[in-house]
Amino acid sequence: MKTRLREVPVEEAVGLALAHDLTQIIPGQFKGRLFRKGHVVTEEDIPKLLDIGKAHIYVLELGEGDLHEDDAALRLASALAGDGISFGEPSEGKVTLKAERRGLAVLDEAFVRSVNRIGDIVLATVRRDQVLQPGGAIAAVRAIPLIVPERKIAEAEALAADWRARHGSAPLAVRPLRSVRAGLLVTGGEVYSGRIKDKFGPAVRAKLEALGSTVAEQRFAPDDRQRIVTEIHYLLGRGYDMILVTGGMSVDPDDRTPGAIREAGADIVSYGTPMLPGSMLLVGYFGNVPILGLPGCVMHDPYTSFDVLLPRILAGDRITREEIAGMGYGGLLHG
Ligand SMILES: Nc1nc2c(c(=O)[nH]1)N[C@H]1C(S)=C(S)[C@@H](COP(=O)(O)OP(=O)(O)OC[C@H]3O[C@@H](n4cnc5c(N)ncnc54)[C@H](O)[C@@H]3O)O[C@H]1N2
Ligand code: MOO
Repeated sequence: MKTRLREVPVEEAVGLALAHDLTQIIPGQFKGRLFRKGHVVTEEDIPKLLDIGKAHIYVLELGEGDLHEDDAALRLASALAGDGISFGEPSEGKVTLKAERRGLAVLDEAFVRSVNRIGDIVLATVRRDQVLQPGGAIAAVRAIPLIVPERKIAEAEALAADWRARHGSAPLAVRPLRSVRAGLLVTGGEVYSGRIKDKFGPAVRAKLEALGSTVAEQRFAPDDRQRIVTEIHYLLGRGYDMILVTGGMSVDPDDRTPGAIREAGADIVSYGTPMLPGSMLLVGYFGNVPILGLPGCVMHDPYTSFDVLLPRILAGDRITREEIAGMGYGGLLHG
């Protein structure tokens, strides 16, 4: 049987089932489903349908080889979703894939492009390595026409199966974040002496806690290289998973932090990150323990190079020089 789609004037539609969800949009107030697919039209529905601009409805008999938009979207979602992702019912032809846990978005730009080349179906995603909170959307899939040739979904499923065969995992997933205990060293004579109140400590603490980690201990040092080195060694000795040193990261004579981190014996991956704010950030390692030098902007700006790199470290990635070099493209968050 071939698919049959019949247009019926709404005045004659009482008793017929809607072939798809119907959307209402009232700017500033509402956007969503007014009628659900399968809803049987009643006399009272007629003015509501006319209000949203529907003078006709479709009556659909689906033929072989064709899929309804909702089923197409559901099949696509199942083909794509991997670890840490769940999805619910389709709504208005769309299925949203959501993170089940806090983590990083795993996806590949070329793969997303290949799915979107097929046509009639769309896959929109967040960017790779974006932080997702539980329930946050990683992707949405939608059929564009009401009726989608099944072969298009089969093509997308084949791409997903090929991806799984080559990578051993689904094309979309959420990587969990480790919960680390960080040692924090706040530098700056003006803070150490009590001239001004420490604002860096609370800011860094809040950023870690938002990702499920903690500042286990906070220390203070004046702008003295040797004192900073001593405090870094103290925090290393305490066995923390990560060392964070704040302030003194730029070019003034009192900016001792980069030199102290080097002198403490860290392998410096890079000092200088091609991202603004956060260009004066330093990344290094003591063995497997990352050490980051955090410039002043991390304290007052909610999104800096630190906020890009921290989740990567928590996901277990080792940051390389090459990766830092890659941050410049799109890295001008604000000048
Ligand atoms: N001539 C240049 N000027 C600046 C450069 C540069 O390359 N050349 N870099 C700029 C960038 S980018 C940043 S970011 C800032 C800050 O860098 P620092 O990490 O050296 O920050 P500080 O000088 O230590 O402090 C700046 C500012 O913030 C206050 N502060 C620092 N720590 C705390 C704290 N724990 N609690 C409260 N307030 C704190 C400090 O008193 C200063 O007012 O440099 C740009 N300039
Ligand atoms: O380390 Mo600074 O912005 O680049 O604000």
